[in-house]
Amino acid sequence: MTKDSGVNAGLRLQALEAGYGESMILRQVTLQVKPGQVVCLMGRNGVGKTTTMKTIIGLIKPRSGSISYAGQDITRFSPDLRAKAGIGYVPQGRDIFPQLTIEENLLLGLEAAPSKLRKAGIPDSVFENFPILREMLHRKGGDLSGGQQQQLAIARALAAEPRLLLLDEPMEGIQPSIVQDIERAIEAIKKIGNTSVLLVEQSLTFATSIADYYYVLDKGVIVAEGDPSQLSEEMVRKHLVV
Ligand SMILES: Nc1ncnc2c1ncn2[C@@H]1O[C@H](COP(=O)(O)OP(=O)(O)OP(=O)(O)O)[C@@H](O)[C@H]1O
Repeated sequence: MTKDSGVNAGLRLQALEAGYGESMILRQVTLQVKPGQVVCLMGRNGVGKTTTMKTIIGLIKPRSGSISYAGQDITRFSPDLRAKAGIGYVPQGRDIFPQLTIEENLLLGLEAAPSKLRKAGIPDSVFENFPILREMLHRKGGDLSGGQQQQLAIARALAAEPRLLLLDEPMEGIQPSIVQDIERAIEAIKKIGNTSVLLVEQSLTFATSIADYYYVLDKGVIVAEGDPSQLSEEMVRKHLVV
């Protein structure tokens, strides 16, 4: 084992620069998610949080900088290869297939997994986290409430048993009772410890209750990072409160 292998076993973005066409959005973004950690990426609307997620999963090609995951440089990997390497992604909004059943949605999620896992079928842990999905297995995704669709979107990513889960604002626009279900699911994932989570989240309460580490992004630059319990009021006023 090399000296660095422990440090680099999780996800590491190093001086990442990315954007759309001529406009540069992310500037020298360096961040790390260590194995088993829940890391929260915070910041106001439009500062580049979703752009960061899309660059990690490979939907946006960085102009410079690098992304390493599980000890490999994945900067040039296709999104498909990143998924196969164990990175799951739940985009902002409830991006499920409304015409397919819950089971079919979950089976599609499983397609991202390596073949050994695919053969084993949808893991029980998915239903342990979201029991409602077992009850509604043969209903169409479109029949679910907004919050249940978000649960399905997370469950679909979990079906492939990712080692790193990227969650982009999973609580946005969701009723409080389901927010609790989703919080519980993230807590359960953290407790099991096999999957680390990078979470885009605006709720400070949630970030401070569950995250091991936070980063604050402002205009594409990481302006603060640390232990969430140490987030100062000044930091919150300056970079987080609208
Ligand atoms: N497809 C695109 N083409 C051009 N510009 C884009 C595109 N998507 C996002 N942007 C711009 O990039 C910047 C960062 O957007 P991004 O969605 O990453 O922000 P965010 O922090 O996730 O905000 P929000 O919480 O509103 O989703 C914004 O100025 C946005 O207008």
